[in-house]
Amino acid sequence: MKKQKSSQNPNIDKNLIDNSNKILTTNDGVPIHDNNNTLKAGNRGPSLQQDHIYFDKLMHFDRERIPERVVHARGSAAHGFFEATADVSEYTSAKFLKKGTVTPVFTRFSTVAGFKGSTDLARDVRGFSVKFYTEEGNYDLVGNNIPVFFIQDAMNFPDLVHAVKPEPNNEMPQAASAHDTFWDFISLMPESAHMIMWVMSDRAIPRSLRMMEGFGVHTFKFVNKDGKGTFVKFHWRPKLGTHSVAWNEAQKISGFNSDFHRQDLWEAIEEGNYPQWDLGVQLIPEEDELKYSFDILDPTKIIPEELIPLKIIGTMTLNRNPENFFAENEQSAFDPGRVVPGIDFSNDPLLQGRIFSYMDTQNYRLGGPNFHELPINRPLNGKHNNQKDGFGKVDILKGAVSYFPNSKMDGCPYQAMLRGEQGFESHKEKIKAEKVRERSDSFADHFSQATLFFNSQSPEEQDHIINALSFELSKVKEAKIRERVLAILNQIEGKLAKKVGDNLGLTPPKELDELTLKFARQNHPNYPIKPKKQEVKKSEALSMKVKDGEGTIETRKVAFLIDEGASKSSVDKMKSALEKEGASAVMIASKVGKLTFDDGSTTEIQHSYLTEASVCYDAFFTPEGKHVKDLAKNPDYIHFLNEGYRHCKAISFAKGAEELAKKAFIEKDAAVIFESKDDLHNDFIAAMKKHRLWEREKPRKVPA
Ligand code: HEM
Repeated sequence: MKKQKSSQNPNIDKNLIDNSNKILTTNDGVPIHDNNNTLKAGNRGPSLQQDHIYFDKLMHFDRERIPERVVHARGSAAHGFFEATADVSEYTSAKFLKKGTVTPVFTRFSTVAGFKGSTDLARDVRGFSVKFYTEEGNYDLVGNNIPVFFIQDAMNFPDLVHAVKPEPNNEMPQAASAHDTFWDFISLMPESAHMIMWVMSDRAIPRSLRMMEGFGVHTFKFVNKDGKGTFVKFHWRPKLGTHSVAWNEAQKISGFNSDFHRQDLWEAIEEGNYPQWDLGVQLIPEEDELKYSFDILDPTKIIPEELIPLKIIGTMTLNRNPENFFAENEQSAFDPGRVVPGIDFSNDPLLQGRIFSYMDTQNYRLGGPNFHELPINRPLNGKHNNQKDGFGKVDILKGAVSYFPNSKMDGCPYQAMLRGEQGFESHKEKIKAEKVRERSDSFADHFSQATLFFNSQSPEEQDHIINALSFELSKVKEAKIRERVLAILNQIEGKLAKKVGDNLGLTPPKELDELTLKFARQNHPNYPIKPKKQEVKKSEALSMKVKDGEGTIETRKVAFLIDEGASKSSVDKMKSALEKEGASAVMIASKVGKLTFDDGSTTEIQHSYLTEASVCYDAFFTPEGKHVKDLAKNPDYIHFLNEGYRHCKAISFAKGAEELAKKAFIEKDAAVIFESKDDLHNDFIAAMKKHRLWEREKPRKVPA
């Protein structure tokens, strides 16, 4: 990947402190002579109350933890920039979207349910938050890697989160939805059916944060300079494609390297492999608001791309790791309520609720109302208002005036309209309504798009959904909950419900459970309501299967499985073929330290079969050489390779190494490449481009 020009956030650079070659001081800057001993009455006596230097150190330590985010606690983030590449002035006046404009960004990816120290590979939604430091203030696009959500109204959010988090009596399980309270909630909320299909699909176990899509989820509004509104949905498309791991693999990665995603993002940026995403929009004219079989305000619905195609309007590049995890990642505050001129909210009732929650929680989490002044949150264009006080105030605002209107400071800071300038204006909208606590029946079709998603998956992807549901529901202890979920699955797709039912030893009920209906009827008294005819029955964009002729192996990691006496030229030829395509080779041998090749040259081995696991690699190559006979007797090598085969990865053997395939119970298929039969380098690269040969699971009947 070619290196990009960097556009940094000057607020970060301005606040960097470099301790090298500096004398150690207290927090007041007093130089410290001895940092090892507390002040005592005699060198074996009690410590003294007057030891201000010790108190200064301990008082800070005692207060080093702040509350973790109530959701999305575990996250990884990076700096970068966004470049607008299309003319969208017809739709929005947002200056950062003007073609050619480059805007610094800070992007944070996260899991939702797990605590801050939990595994990266949990089956979960991933957060995808981008803070654009625009010339008109900060704009936060706080999205997920799944385009729909579990619930339709913000009132249900605390309940959803309480249900999925570890159960409150014993705080188990960690970072997992496979437990009773989550599925109990889901079984009573048929509006979650569509989201459940996505969360049980491989989308919930990404291969890398760099290989997942992002979505704004809600419908927002673009507003142009004449005040005309256009509904808009946001999509981030990764340049590396959208890929996942297998569930069995995810569980093992959690054991071998629970920082797998975090490390992958960090290393890619350090190595100059800057991840990139295109920003796409779906634009819906205001007059089409009610045109579709679904309600565009309902966050449990997508707009199929067959109906409204994506228009690519820019590209984001992440090119700089944080300097300090706490100061940047932990203290960052993303908020969907932060919009800039040219962007506004729709009336999506989930979005409307979010507008309150983030600022509220950040006031608590970051210790008061001045968190906007932290370097990571500070707007680049400066902020000017009369808010001079509060915990942790950094800015020193001059003058006696802290009110508006004022005459003493010539009315400053002044309101844009008073000087004929343009500030943020909410989009004008006529509302004629009664004040009610109700839900529109246009939100009542809970299953059509769940069916659309399931039917748009490849057979292997469908199997993965069935296996995931079977896994999760097998962990549910209460039979009644399983049955209620099966009834919901039966409304989505009969085959799906039957297969999951078979795995649980249950026959899916035909109708929704009485309790499920009772709750649904609180929102829709005539539930179930006959859905409108769907415009689209199958959507290619919903499947992650790599299409023929597409795919890349850029930044993929290939394990070269070697030992003493491996052929140097066999290693070098494959390495250079892979590197030409942007992939990298990692040598793995029986032990770390010096290894000698057949030509007498040596290399330093960093990884052994004991310290590494196949699940952390994308593909495998065994070169030719004298090492083959040792590998044939090495159970760690055999296991390594067999596991890679089980996870449907590309595997290649140089001439003379073919016999090792048999030892590892590997049969020839489209992603098992033998130098003696195939075009070793090109066929191996072509197989890797497909990401996985999921079809391999079928004959082996392996639950993935
Ligand atoms: C009513 C519904 C929702 C409520 C009340 C809510 C509330 C919250 C809260 C309180 C946080 C913690 C923020 C912090 O401590 O800084 C959070 C984080 C987050 N939420 Fe939501 N959320 C809702 C729905 C959603 C939806 C639909 C999405 C995706 C479109 C989403 C994406 C995120 C992300 C990505 C974060 C992490 C932000 C970060 O990286 O710091 N949330 N949410």
